[in-house]
Amino acid sequence: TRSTRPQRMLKAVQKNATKGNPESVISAIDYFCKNSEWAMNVGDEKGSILDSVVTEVNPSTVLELGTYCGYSTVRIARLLSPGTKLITLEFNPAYATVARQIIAYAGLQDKVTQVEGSSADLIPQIKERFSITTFDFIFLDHWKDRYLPDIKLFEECGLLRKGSVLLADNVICPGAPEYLEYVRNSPRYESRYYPAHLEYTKVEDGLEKSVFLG
Ligand SMILES: O=c1[nH]cnc2c(O)c(F)c(-c3ccc(F)cc3)cc12
Ligand SMILES: [Mg+2]
Repeated sequence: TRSTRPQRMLKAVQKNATKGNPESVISAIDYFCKNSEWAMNVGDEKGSILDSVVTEVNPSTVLELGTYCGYSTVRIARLLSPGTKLITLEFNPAYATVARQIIAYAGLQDKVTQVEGSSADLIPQIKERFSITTFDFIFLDHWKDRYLPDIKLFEECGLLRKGSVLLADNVICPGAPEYLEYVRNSPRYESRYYPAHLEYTKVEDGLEKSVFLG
C-alpha cells in the first residue's frame, strides 16, 4: 500500500541527514518540503523565530501541543539546557510514530517525552502525571480551534506563572482569530505578533508570543 507523506519525510531524513545531528535533520526536512512535498512543519522562517524565543526564555519546563513529525520538537529540544526535557503531545498515532523515529534519528530522545492523546484530556493531568507545577514555555501548534480553550485550561489548571511564555503558530493561516482577540485584549497577557509566512510558501502567516502576567 502507498506510503504516507510523514513516512516519506522520515525516509528523506534517514537518507539525507546524519544520525545524531539535529541541524542536518532540520535541513533534510526543509529540503524535502521545498523540493518534494509540502508538509505542515513550522518551517525554517518561523522556525528561526521559534529558536530565538526558546533561546531567550531558556526554559526548564516546556510543552509542545502538536508534534506532527517532530520538526519543531527537534528545533526546541536541540536548544534546551542539559537535563531539561520537553513534553510534546500528538493526537494522531501515525504522526506520533514517525515523530518518535525522527526525534531518535536526531539523537534527542532523552530530551523528549512524547504523549499521545487530546490536549483537552492531557492538560488537566499534567501536574499529576509529570510532576510539573508551571510551564516556562508552551508552543501551540496543534489545531487552531483548540488554542483558545486550551489557554483557558492552562489558566484554570494553574499551569502558568508570572512570565510564562506562550508561542502560537498559524495565527494568520489557517488563523486563530478568537485566540488572538483573547490574548491581545486580556489584561493578563502581554502579546506580540512576529510576521512571517506560511511554511515553504509566500502566503502571510506569523507567530503570536504572549507572556502571562500573573
Ligand atoms: O493543522 C495544523 N496544525 C498545526 N500547524 C499547521 C500548519 O502550520 C499549517 F500550515 C496548516 C495548514 C494546512 C493547510 C493549508 F492550506 C494551510 C495551512 C495546518 C496546521
Ligand atoms: Mg503549524
